[in-house]
Amino acid sequence: MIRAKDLELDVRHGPILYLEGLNVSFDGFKAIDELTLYVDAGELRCVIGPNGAGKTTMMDIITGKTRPDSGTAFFGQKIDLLKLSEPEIAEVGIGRKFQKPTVFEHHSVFENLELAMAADKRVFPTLFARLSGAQRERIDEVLQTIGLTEQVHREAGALSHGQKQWLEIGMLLMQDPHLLLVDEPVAGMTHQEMERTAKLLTSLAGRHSVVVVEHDMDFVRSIAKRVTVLHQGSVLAEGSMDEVQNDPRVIEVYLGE
Ligand SMILES: Nc1ncnc2c1ncn2[C@@H]1O[C@H](COP(=O)(O)OP(=O)(O)OP(=O)(O)O)[C@@H](O)[C@H]1O
Repeated sequence: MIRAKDLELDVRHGPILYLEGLNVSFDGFKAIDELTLYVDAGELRCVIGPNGAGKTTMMDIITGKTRPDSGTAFFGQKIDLLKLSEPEIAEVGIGRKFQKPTVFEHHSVFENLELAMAADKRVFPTLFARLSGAQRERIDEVLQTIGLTEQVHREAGALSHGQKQWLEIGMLLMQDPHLLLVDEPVAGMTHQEMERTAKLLTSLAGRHSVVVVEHDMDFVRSIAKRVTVLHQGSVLAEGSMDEVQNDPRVIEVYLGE
């Protein structure tokens, strides 16, 4: 039997994510309606849309939490996400950051990253004593990426809201995911924290592919290259921030909110 972690990610044709003709109904209500969307390897994609547009449901399909009624979802050319369980999808390299940070409050920043490295959480107690040089280096590298090097020994519970969010992104990075799904990263952040989050997410693109769902339009504008607008479960518009903001259909949908 082939195990999920042995599945080969094939992005030679460009896209890392292929969602095609997806449909999801909840009690007769169409939350996702013939949704087709592609994300390129290394891309930073923003997904916006009014409340109820289907953004969360789309993320749930990618991570295996919700199964579509029809359609296909491929990770690279070869990995059929609809055939994998939620843990298997994480194993092939898709990480998801939910809106609310869930760090281990009573552990230090360092320990949080260390814990995130262990796929099997039951090995916690034995892990601390024997970190390899490479593992320490990886932790240092992630600390730098998320800008928490100086906080390394602080208890996670004592961090600011923004710092907790960055730590959680760091915890995802410890698994070195190919694709990162990030749900409303700047909700509740100060302006300064938002600016740092923008830098962090843009720095991740290239090595990782990143899909950001966000309501804050100023933030989206500050990071966006390509923006997808969802409406009633399908793609209403796609393009640069300027293109989608000037699209009459998009303006109508947002004014009608
Ligand atoms: N488990 C469920 N059962 C019934 N209806 C659901 C379920 N999950 C989502 N829906 C409905 O599907 C629609 C799409 O929801 P979804 O959460 O994907 O939208 P969204 O774009 O993420 O919205 P928001 O920006 O408010 O988070 C909504 O009308 C929602 O009420």
